[in-house]
Amino acid sequence: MRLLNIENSGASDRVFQAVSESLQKSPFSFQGARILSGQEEGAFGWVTVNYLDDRLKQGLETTGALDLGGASTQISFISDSFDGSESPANSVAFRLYGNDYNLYTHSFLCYGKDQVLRMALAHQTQSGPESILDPCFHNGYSKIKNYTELYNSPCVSDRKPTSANQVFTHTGKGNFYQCQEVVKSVFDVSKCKYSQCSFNGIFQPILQGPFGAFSAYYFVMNFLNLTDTSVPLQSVKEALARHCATPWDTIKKQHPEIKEKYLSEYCFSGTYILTLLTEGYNFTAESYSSIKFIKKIKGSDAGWTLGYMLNLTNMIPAEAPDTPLLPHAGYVSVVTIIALVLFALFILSLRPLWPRCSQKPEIV
Ligand SMILES: O=P(O)(O)OP(=O)(O)OP(=O)(O)OC[C@H]1O[C@@H](n2cnc3c(O)ncnc32)[C@H](O)[C@@H]1O
Repeated sequence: MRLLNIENSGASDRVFQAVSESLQKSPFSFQGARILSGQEEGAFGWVTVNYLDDRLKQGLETTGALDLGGASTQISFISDSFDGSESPANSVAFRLYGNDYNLYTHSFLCYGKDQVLRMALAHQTQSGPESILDPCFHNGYSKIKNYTELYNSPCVSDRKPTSANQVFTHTGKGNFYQCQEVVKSVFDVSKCKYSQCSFNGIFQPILQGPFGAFSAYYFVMNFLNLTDTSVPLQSVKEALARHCATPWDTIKKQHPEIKEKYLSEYCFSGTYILTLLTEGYNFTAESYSSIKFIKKIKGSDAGWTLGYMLNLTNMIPAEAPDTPLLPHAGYVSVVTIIALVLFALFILSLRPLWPRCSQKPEIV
């Protein structure tokens, strides 16, 4: 919706009109609809992950959130080296259960996996060729693609070759290492006006803590059987290289149940994920193992939606609920002792009424 709003705000307004009309007729208490900002998408994904993991209530070390969509991608985490001052636009302050958090978050519009695929194809079709041999697609893959459709997105529209035909033949050659080079071209790491950056001149503090990677991170790595991050990064790359080198016919025969579009793109998407994590966000062979590819936490989907709802309904209090001074057993003991003392005092107060024992003189 953020992209559509840039590209065609009239179309985006019409989507909201239709959504609103439909939800007003539903039994839900519809309060309105709006486009979520990238910063909100990142921050609410972080709230979801940490709420479901029970880390907020207990004030434990938090988990960073990595979200990969079709159009954008978000990174959000707490870093001791970040107080928000170096790049206020990347800072979101929360007070949850009595703890203050200064969250670093950034949303990269156009860096979801579908838009990055467009950028990678744009990189390979700059001169408007009739065909390209793409290392990110399997050997034997061949499809006629339309230039107008490919460049019909604000992420690439300014790069449309002027002298192109209507269509080009997109063929694959299945080479992970060459694909990595193509994918690297979408990251600009040449400029940074801050102490440190991820890419495209965007500030990023030192990575810290465990990370949960969800949405398309999970869909892709799960298909590739690469969700185990205790496997060394080098072995992960080798496994992906074997997948990319597998001929398209073999891949289709091995996975007849999977949508062809998804199936054809796993080599590209896997390469993008590894390149984004290492070249983009600066994860190393060591810190790669701090990432967990997740779909659900305790039965709930990881994503921004739950965090948004928790915030909207004030379900996460800013202050910790009052904690009793004593545990339950302590209260029972104190009340019992007080009751016994009161009882003893009562008995003593009746002393004047106690019968006097008359002492008879002893007769010798
Ligand atoms: O925030 P934006 O970027 O708009 O993201 P989205 O709403 O499109 O993001 P989703 O989490 O719904 O999906 C992320 C991407 O994963 C794709 N996807 C969904 N299921 C998949 C699967 O089983 N295998 C591969 N890709 C899948 C889907 O088409 C999107 O491109």
